[in-house]
Amino acid sequence: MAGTGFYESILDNDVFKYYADGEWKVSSSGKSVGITNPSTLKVQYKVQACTQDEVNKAVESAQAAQKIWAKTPLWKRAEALHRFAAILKDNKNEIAEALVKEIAKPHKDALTEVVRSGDLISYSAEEGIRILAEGKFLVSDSFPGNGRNKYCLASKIPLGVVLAIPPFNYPVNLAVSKIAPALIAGNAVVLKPPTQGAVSALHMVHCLHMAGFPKGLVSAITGKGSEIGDLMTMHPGINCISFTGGDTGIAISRKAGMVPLQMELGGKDCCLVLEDADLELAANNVIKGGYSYSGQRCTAVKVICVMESVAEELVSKIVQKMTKLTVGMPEDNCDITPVVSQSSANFIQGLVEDAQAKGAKFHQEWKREGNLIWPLLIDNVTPDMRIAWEEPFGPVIPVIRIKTVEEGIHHCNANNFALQGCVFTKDINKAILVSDAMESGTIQINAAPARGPDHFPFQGLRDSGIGSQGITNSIQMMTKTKSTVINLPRKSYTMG
Ligand SMILES: NC(=O)C1=CN([C@@H]2O[C@H](COP(=O)(O)OP(=O)(O)OC[C@H]3O[C@@H](n4cnc5c(N)ncnc54)[C@H](OP(=O)(O)O)[C@@H]3O)[C@@H](O)[C@H]2O)C=CC1
Ligand SMILES: O=C(O)[C@H](O)COP(=O)(O)O
Repeated sequence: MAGTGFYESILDNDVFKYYADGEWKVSSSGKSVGITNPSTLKVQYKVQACTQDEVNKAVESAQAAQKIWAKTPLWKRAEALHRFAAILKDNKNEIAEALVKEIAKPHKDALTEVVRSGDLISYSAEEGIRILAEGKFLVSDSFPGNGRNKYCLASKIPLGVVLAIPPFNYPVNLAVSKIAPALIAGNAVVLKPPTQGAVSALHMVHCLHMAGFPKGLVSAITGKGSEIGDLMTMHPGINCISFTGGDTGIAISRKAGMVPLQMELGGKDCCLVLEDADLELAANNVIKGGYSYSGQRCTAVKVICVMESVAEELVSKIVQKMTKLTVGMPEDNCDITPVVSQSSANFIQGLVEDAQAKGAKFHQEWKREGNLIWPLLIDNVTPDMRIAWEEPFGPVIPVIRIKTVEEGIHHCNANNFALQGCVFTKDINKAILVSDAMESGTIQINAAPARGPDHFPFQGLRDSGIGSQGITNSIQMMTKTKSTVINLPRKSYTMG
């Protein structure tokens, strides 16, 4: 049960506490935020609605703790992260249960998210040792007009306080994907968990707490993003913002000050199927890549552009495989579970009705019960339909039949989103040429889009993001360079 046993200290009656100064606390606001279970539509959990003063105090504590943490030997920082990872994996069941109840993630996928997060934390510790143990040594005479009388030592130093804002669909994994790189790089972290997913995130933070990090180094401030978000993203004590979510990120990037931004936003991942594709492979990847977690992944297949000569065969394979998808509750490990909120379900329904009104072909009947939407493949989609361009974040996939490969590439590149895409073809030369022409952050060849494995560079172009994630790139962007120049009294050359 969430908030029991190992986790009992994080719950105060029926409201989960927030975490600051190394302690679990009750907000002075006396208010809480309810978290609705997407499956039951009833309030499942409550978290603290923190105040402006509590935000300010968390940032101040982070600034103080970061000074100590930056002087902590790198190997000790890595050791603390390995302890965090082990505790997280050892106590994954309650976190998985919280994921099931607050974001309707199928139980098996919820467990996977927690284990994957432990692995991400450990890899961040190891990668941080590799990256941050090295600096750069430059000599002056490599630049015209200079003799060898200056040595420059360049090293990576922490930014200070990183504000981590993860989204509802991976409230643990996309939190630690920010926290672990920030910590190994010597930063402090203020975490603003997504409201829908906050309890899972707080359980994860308790594992971090039990790993014995300095008090105040990490805090978890709960409350609606719409109420305390601006206060946090515009706070003068924040030195970096790492955000994953929707176009809220675009608004944040316009408000944030002179701080490095790492943004991973929406996607309209295009699946381009060429005439020589392995259609069985393509169909299997559409099923796994398009409908898992009910399509609520930024890397989900969001539109299929298939050459019309093979479209009938591909569509019939996908339709047939869709009949195997189980629809129901996350507790029963169904493939398709309720989407995260009524507003999300209404948005998806709006896109479907627009397509229907404009003449799209439906291979399944539209069916919705509460937030539960049965999977749809919508065919003969045309550019005038909203679903050709917008991100449903649900179990509905549009099919556009194309006459030329260029038509598919154009559709991919004409979208404001540019996160990932994929191309299915047996010709490796064609795959590379098409991949190069698709202007997205990542193109998968002969597989569905995916962020993992978590050490791969992961980035969105255009409206899909700023900067690059993946463990190595996250560590890099959460540091800055410091140069130390040694000026010798005269030129000196190392003799052979
Ligand atoms: N790229 C990705 O992986 C994801 C993309 N999305 C896209 O975003 C859409 C909406 O999903 P959702 O999770 O609601 O995404 P949001 O962008 O609304 O929320 C993402 C995070 O930002 C927080 N937030 C909200 N408003 C502010 C603010 N003003 N300042 C600072 N933080 C804020 C949210 O907190 P709170 O929950 O309290 O509002 C949450 O933690 C999806 O339909 C999908 O299109 C969603 C999830 C993941
Ligand atoms: O933002 C998301 O939805 C995730 O980055 C997707 O991660 P995944 O490809 O590993 O599911």
